[in-house]
Amino acid sequence: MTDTPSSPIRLNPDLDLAALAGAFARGGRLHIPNIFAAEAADAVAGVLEAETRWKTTVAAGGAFFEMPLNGRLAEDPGKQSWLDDAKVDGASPLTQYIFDTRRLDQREGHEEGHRDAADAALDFMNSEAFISFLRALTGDDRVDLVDGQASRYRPGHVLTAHNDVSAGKNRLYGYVLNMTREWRADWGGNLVFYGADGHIEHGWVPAFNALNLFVVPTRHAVTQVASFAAKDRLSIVGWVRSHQKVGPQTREEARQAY
Ligand SMILES: O=C(O)CCC(=O)C(=O)O
Ligand SMILES: [Fe+2]
Repeated sequence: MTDTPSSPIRLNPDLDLAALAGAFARGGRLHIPNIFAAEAADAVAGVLEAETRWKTTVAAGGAFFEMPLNGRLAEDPGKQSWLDDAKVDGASPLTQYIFDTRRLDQREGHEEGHRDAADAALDFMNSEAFISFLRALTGDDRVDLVDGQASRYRPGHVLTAHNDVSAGKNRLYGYVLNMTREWRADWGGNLVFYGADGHIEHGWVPAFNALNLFVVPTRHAVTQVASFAAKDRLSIVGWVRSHQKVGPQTREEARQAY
């Protein structure tokens, strides 16, 4: 844990932690509107809106690669066709995805001047204040750290059904901090939770400065962003993790469990 007194990021002081904890205990997942103070959310959104150093990550239709971008195109123009050809195989039962990511650098090993408000958000999520908030919210003392990256889903981007289990990562909860200022359900990019009967049990439309939190494992997906979406879906996304062992520790254990 780090202590970041000078961080531009802070929680919205008006959150009702007791009420939120009750709601999380009832459902195993929770959507918290206005998680950060307004100026903190603005700062993070501003960084993600202006970001040009995204990489497209692809695991779709048998293709697996990560492609550095310059804006919305391949940095190496000779490889643009890789992006243009990337397609989910709709008949495959495997988890597939196409979306853009940007790493978030945590304090250690990185010079202060090279870090921006998105990096600071991940730092803040590992601060004493936020880890205590998560422990109280979930009633789970195993919470020790938060990992994360920025994500950008453009029209056509998608993440098909999965349960977030990853051997040895000790993931307790998945989270998404949506950072697009306005979004419409019609634009897709909705975070949906699938029930055992194959129907959609619940879904959340990306909402600016809202934190979505859900227990691992939970089967969920990000629906494809529509071709006509007028904006990109910007988020910080990752997992709340423990130093203790949680869930499967080897690939073999994970295969047997799920
Ligand atoms: O972006 C989201 O809403 C969820 C992303 C997700 O489920 C994941 O990255 O594992
Ligand atoms: Fe996920």
